[in-house]
Amino acid sequence: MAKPVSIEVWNPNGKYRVVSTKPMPGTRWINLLIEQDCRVEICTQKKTILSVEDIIALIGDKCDGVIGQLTEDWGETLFAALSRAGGKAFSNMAVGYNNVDVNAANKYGIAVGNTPGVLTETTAELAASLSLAAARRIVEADEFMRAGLYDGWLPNLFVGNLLKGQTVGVIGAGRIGSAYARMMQVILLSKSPDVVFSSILGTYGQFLKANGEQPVTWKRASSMDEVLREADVISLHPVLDKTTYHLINKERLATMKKEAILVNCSRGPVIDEVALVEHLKQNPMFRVGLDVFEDEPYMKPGLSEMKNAIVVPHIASASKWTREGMATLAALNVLGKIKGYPIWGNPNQVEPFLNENAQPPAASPSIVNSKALGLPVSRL
Ligand SMILES: NC(=O)c1ccc[n+]([C@@H]2O[C@H](COP(=O)([O-])OP(=O)(O)OC[C@H]3O[C@@H](n4cnc5c(N)ncnc54)[C@H](O)[C@@H]3O)[C@@H](O)[C@H]2O)c1
Ligand SMILES: O=C(O)[C@H](O)CO
Repeated sequence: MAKPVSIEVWNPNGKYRVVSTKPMPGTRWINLLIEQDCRVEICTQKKTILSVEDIIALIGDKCDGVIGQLTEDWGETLFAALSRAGGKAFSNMAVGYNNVDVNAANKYGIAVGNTPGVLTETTAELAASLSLAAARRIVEADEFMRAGLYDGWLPNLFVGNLLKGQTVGVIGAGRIGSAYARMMQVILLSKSPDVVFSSILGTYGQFLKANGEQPVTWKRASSMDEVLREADVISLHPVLDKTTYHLINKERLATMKKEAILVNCSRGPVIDEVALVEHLKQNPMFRVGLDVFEDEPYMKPGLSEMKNAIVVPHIASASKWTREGMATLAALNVLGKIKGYPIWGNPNQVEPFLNENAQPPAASPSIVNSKALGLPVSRL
């Protein structure tokens, strides 16, 4: 069995043993655990993705809770090991929990936490950045400059797409998808700071109309194909499950406009990446911005050579405030279950847990299997 070699221990005499499979940003999450009598052990092994065996060794004989990462395979084997060690709680440091077999956790009565809300805007901002960078070919142009190839302005140099007036399609209009859509409006509205935000689109539409411009409109599509056919920019934000695996496949790519921009900040397998590479080859004006990959951390053959693809290493939630907040939420999920606290009533409103100048509420911010486990809900 591969034993993790390097562990950092905080508050060695703490009553409850909480393990984090990775160092996480900030120290607030550690302090909050220590204040509540936890011994915190952080695996500092220099290995990006820990195996199931590594994590079993980390759990050991006594472990009250684990904070883990989306790269880990939390299934029957790990929940059985955590249960044997007396564990009551696991939290992903992520909103997505497709790496977790919640039924297996239910079987052992282990609460499963995630970190919604705190990363909504940060992730939406990366989706917007990728949309704009793809439209205006920013990465290609940057490489061109650095290679010393720029020898003067040319009418045809890095001509991209104008986004004004184009249609943005959002597939998976949950927290992040909606924030992405709102942001597009906010970018436009920032030019008119006097516009009241009571009904963003309505008010802005009236403003545009009054100025003789085409009003911004929105509509709910009746099918995904309608979105794919009509949108100029499509941003993917669904959960990954059986219904969204290869949601974007060869046929659907063919439905999209030849010069469309496709952005994926959800999970890699939502796109059939082999089909995507072929589509990028056949349609040089079709562009993608990808934060996630089907076989992450690897890219399917050919993708890295495609000039019409922008690829970044799963950094959509990577702002300091967000990553520290995710660590705090994950730690408080585990702590809350250990201490027998109720579940926070609204996992979309997690601000009270993130205020560094106040004690967080005595609750678990977000436990995805709270109903299945019959856990009480906070009245705070
Ligand atoms: N790249 C990153 O770093 C990053 C960061 C945060 C979240 N994510 C991913 O984004 C996902 C969404 O996060 P969220 O907080 O917005 O979650 P959410 O639950 O608020 O939204 C998910 C949306 O997907 C929709 N959906 C589910 N199945 C669908 C289908 N078959 N077709 C279309 N839509 C479908 C749901 O109705 C819901 O509106 C997470 O599950 C995670 O995998 C990635
Ligand atoms: O699901 C998540 O939270 C992300 O992928 C990590 O930011």
